[in-house]
Amino acid sequence: MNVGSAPVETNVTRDDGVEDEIASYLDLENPKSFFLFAGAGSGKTRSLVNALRHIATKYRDTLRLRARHVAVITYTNAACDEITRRLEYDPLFVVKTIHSFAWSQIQGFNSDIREWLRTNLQTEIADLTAEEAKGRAGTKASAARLASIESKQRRLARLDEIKAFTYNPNSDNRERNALNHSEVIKIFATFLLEKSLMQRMFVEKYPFLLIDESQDTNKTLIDALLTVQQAHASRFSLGLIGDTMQRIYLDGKENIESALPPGWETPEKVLNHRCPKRIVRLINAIRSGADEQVQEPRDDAIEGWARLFVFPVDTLDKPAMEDGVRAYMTTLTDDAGWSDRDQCKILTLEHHMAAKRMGFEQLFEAIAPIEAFRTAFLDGSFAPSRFFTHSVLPLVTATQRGDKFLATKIIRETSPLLSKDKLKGSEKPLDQLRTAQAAIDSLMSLWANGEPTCGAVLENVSGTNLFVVPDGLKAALAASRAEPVISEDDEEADPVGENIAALLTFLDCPFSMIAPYASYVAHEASFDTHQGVKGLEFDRVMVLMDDGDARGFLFGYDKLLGAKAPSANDLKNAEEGKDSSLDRTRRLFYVTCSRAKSSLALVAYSTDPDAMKAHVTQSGLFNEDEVYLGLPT
Ligand SMILES: Nc1ncnc2c1ncn2[C@@H]1O[C@H](COP(=O)(O)OP(=O)(O)OP(=O)(O)O)[C@@H](O)[C@H]1O
Repeated sequence: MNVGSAPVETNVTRDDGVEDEIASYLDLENPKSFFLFAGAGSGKTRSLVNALRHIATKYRDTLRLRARHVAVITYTNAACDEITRRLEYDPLFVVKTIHSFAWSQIQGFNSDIREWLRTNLQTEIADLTAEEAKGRAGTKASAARLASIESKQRRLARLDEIKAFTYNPNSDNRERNALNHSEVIKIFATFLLEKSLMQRMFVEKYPFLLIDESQDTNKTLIDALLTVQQAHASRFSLGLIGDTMQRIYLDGKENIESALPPGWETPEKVLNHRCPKRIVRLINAIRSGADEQVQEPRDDAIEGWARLFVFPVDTLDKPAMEDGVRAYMTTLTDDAGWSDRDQCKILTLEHHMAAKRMGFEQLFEAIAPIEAFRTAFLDGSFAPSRFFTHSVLPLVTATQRGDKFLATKIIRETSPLLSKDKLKGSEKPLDQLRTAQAAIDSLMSLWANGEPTCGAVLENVSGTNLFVVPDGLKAALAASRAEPVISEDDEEADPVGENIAALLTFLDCPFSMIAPYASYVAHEASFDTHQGVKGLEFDRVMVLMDDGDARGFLFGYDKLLGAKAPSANDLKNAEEGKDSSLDRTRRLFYVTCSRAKSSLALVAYSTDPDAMKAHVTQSGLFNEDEVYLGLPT
């Protein structure tokens, strides 16, 4: 028995005080804004929910009396649902994703939105007109510009007819009066910055605003909110919850922690409640390349496993190697879950490998390198690819399967040929149905000669008006149609911009690449990336890293894990404090490794396995006996 001996010390309650600290900032009389420093698995969601419960307990009546609310911005609909559920659907809280929150704030300000759009469209048209004047007539670039100018002018000309603007955060917003996703954020940020009345109304309505995953929240909006906070510091508390090491989207604010205005509080959580001790040591070592934050595992955590398997980059049957790794992990950890692929979470650090293995590499290579397109393309919201994944593909799949009922439903819901206005205005609705059927038949006839390209599909759909073609694709279509009547010199002197060039390459891809791309971005594939597993946790995690597949684009495991020396450019970026491919890879590596609750197997295909092993052991990421060159027998 233990009678008389000192109580066993444990660290598991070590961060409990942080919740009290946060509660003390959420004071209506003397509000403070804060940035919570907390790494992976530190229980940020729990802290957020506890903070909100504190507000409800202390201020519910006071807030309700003046119809005030507490706002929470989360990253995904799933996170919204989870937080709302944990708060028992309490109407005091307005929990929304960033787009739906922004829209809820600007909805109804129709004349202000109209003027914003007018100015914006006029500026865009003026810029394109100036480019056209400098460029050469008759080129593909010129055709794309003229098509863009035309669609923007059409939108501008119709602005005054629009009585009420609409927006749906979960759809494609193809109606004439609809705003698109990025407009909603920009308009909200501009209104917050330029309309002092809106600022005052905002802080009156929401004295507390907490943002989850703040590291990935659109930087224009974060900057606008920081300005609002500074202007109303005595009446408004802004709480940023997130982890800078887990910033994975390029439109998140870089170094948010060093841009905090004066007077901000910076509470800190140290414990990792999710990962075993071995994995906490590994993610601390990974993180040490970026900042000073160090986590502690829970005293009662298991030791767990982290192993690195390195294969040559030109290994022929990579999936077979990975099966071998799982078999080895089954024995090592005595955990049969490893032998069932579906019970392991297999993650790639980047998308290129998944694109290659799933068969949409050409599509990926066309669009993903373009910074302006990348984020939306990878989360599936990019209008040109969504046109194919959400309009054309479901119809083609249903028709190929012979599912007439579904095909008709899709057309009724989405085709302009059967829109309510069209049907109302038609004397013979049956004719409209025939026209729609003829358009479907025409589209499906493309498959008579083998798999069509995306461009052929687009050309067909645009000709029959079966679906509304997004503006970006209209410009690319115009460029692809431009006859080569003018000289090569002109094309060289006035080449298409990188955006149109990328879309033209996209249109050259076979349409068969759309289905695997669609399933990848919907996270239905067995592969997933850091983006799909944000905030989640799994018992067994396998991370695949292959620079041969990544083509060095944006990534560099070989550099991160030491098989290759950093380039002169990397060193220059580091010196200037700029975000480099090394920094990005490190963050993705951190996010993926920190998902593991029990064991972690890293699989790297390297140009120099020996150098990689030497580096990871010398740098303290792994012990000698945790790294295997080839499959251990
Ligand atoms: N105080 C706590 N005591 C015990 N378990 C906790 C505590 N806080 C969080 N957890 C558990 O730890 C795990 C990680 O929590 P959570 O997912 O909220 O972390 P997080 O900070 O959002 O992580 P990440 O940023 O890595 O997604 C969850 O399983 C959660 O239930």
